[in-house]
Formats: sequence, structure tokens, C-alpha cells
Amino acid sequence: MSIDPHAEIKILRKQLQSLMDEARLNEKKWRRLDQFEKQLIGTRTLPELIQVILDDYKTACETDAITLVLCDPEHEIRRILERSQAGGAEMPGLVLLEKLDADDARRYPYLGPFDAELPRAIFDPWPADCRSMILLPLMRQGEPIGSLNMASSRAERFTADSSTDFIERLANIFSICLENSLNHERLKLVGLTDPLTGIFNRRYLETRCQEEAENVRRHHTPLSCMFLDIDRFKRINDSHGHGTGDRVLCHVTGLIKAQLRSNDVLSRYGGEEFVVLLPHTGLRHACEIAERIRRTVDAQPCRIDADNELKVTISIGVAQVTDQQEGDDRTLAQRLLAAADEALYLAKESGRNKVVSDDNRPVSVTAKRSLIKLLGFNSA
Ligand SMILES: Nc1nc2c(ncn2[C@@H]2O[C@H](COP(=O)(O)OP(=O)(O)OP(=O)(O)O)[C@@H](O)[C@H]2O)c(=O)[nH]1
Repeated sequence: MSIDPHAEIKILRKQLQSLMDEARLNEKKWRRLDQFEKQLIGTRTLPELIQVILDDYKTACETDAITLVLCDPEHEIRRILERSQAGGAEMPGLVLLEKLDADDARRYPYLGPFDAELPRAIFDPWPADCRSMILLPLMRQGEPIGSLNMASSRAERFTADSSTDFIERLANIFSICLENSLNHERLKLVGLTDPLTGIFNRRYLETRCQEEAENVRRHHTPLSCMFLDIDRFKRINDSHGHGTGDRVLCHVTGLIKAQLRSNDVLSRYGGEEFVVLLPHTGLRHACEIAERIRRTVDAQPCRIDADNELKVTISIGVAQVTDQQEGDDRTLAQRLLAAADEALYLAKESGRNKVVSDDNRPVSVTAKRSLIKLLGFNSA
């Protein structure tokens, strides 16, 4: 049978055209991926990195839903997000899990029709008309650290035979960026935290105090501050050694922390002195919290070895600033710290194991009692 050369050329042309179309499409995809890589690598903070994946990548991939599941066993990611964004760790599409389900991780990557058996927590809420999806593992040094998940209302968007080269490469880059970003945040934290107690240091406190002073004017809510100092700490060191002194510092840190809200800022200001900032809190409430802390420390001795406990007490000075006060943010912050420090001095002077407010008026039972004691009366 003779072959019509014209027909053959036509077929070959068609095949060539289809190959060229595919090459153009791939080139377009690579260019888009290249752009994304640069965008991911260029992000400077963890929230920014997560946002690029959840917002920009979703738009570029033309999917109807996207979620990022990250394993966060020590709540490290949650804490970083809480510290760096006003909205806390909540980001639409971000799912932080304490533990990854090993069976789920083994099923990935998954591409194909919507599978009701797969955990719904990945998409919450699940897009109503979802027909196909991809669940892609995020790996770091051979270990699963989470998954990138997308869903589409188009059944043909993710099929079992779709190529995953592009998205897998992107997932790898994201995993590296995530690790870099976490390392960067850890380094930042080293400069801002106290190595013994793990809480913020004075440097962080002073910067944060100024930011919170700014919020006083913006939100018209008061900001309170406590200066807390362990009583006769030198004696503890001298009688029991520095190691025990360090243990007492950690013990007191834990007791203070347990009485605070997540948005309060606890720092070790130096030596045996702690400072707490209480945003959106007035003096009366701050004094109540301070009194609760004082009582807790008084009631819970520090275990120094198997047989011995050490009674510890603390003195606390409390002050507040409101939007009625004059001066710029820096002045306001400095005034707040100085006033709380002054109140602490009065608490020490009046016998220790006390809460004293810098306000002349007795704003709470505690302050009233402290004031009475300060004036030399027996408050019993
Ligand atoms: N163990 C330990 N001791 C520290 C640390 N930093 C400071 N200190 C000690 O804390 C003690 C503070 O003593 P003082 O400032 O005299 O105060 P105090 O004995 O607590 O007396 P009052 O505050 O007046 O009740 C000193 O002995 C410091 O050496 C630390 O990181 N670990």
C-alpha cells in the first residue's frame, strides 16, 4: 500500500505542533515556578513564607482550596506566629498538628478524585464542589514535616497520571525555606531571650514596652507593668550556692508564667528581677494579678533536692500608663518602667513580700493593704 506523502507530512506537522504546544506550556510552567522560587526564597519572615504559599500559590495554580499542614510538636511555629502577627497563629489554610499520622504520610503523594477517607482536617471546611485533589508530602532530611494540599472543582485538574515534577520541586524548596526561616527565628530569639529561664531579656522588653506604649494611644487602653524581685536572693546564693540560686530563678519564672495570659510579656530584666507588661490592663486588675503571683510564690516553696525545700518570697511594684498621659511613646515607656521600679522599691522598703502600686490612691485591696503597711499601720 502506497503512502500519501502529503497526508504523512500533515500527520507529522500535527505531531510537531502538539510537541511545540507542550514545550511552550512547560516553558510557561517553568517560568512560573522560577518566579515562585524567587518569591519563596525572598521572603523574610515565617508568616510571609506561609502567606506566599497559601495566597499567591493558590491563585497561580488556579485551585479552589489550598492548605498547608505543618507538624509543630513543640508549638514552636505557633509561638513564632503569635509573636510576629497581631492575629496570632491563626492563618486561614494553615493547619498546625502536634503529630503527623504515619499512615496518612505513607499514603502521600496522592493525586486523584476527592477521597472521603482522607482526613477532613486537611481542608476545613472542605470545598463543597471539590472533585479532585493533591496531597503532597513536605520532607526534610527524609522525615515528613507536613503536607501541601490542594483541591479543585475540576475533576481533570489533579489526576493520578498528572506530572508532579513542578509541584514536588516547589514543595522541596518550601521545606528548605521553612527550615531556614525557623533557624533565622531561633537565632533572633537567642539574642532576645534569657538562656537560664527561657523568657525574654531586657533588650526585648524595652523595645516591646515602647511598642505597647504606642498601642495605648492607638487603642485607648491602659498598659500596666510589674517589677518583681526575689527577696533576699543574695542570702539564697550565699547559703545554698549559685546552682540553687539558678534553680530558684527558674522556679519563680514558672510560677509567674502560670498566672499570666498569653499576650502578657514576661522578661528577666536582670539578676533576680523580672518585668511583666500587661497590655490592655488597668492598674486595679494588674494589682490583682500581682497579688495572685505574690501569694503563689509565697505558698509554693522551691524543691532544692530530694529532702529539702526553700521558702521564697517576692516583692512587686505595679504601675500603669493611659492615653491621658503626655509625652511620646519612648517617654511613656520609660516613665512606666521607672514608676513600677519605684513602686518595687517601696515594696522592699516596707518589709518585702508585698505588692505596691505607684498610684497614690489605694486602687485595690492589695494596694490599700500595702499602702497601710507602708504608712506604718498594721493591716492584719
Ligand atoms: N544564682 C544566680 N544569682 C544571680 C544571678 N544574677 C544575679 N544574681 C545574684 O543576685 C543577688 C542579688 O542581690 P541583691 O541585689 O543584694 O538583692 P537581694 O539579696 O535579693 O535583696 P533584696 O532585693 O533587697 O531583697 C546577688 O547576689 C547576685 O550575685 C544569676 O543569674 N544566678
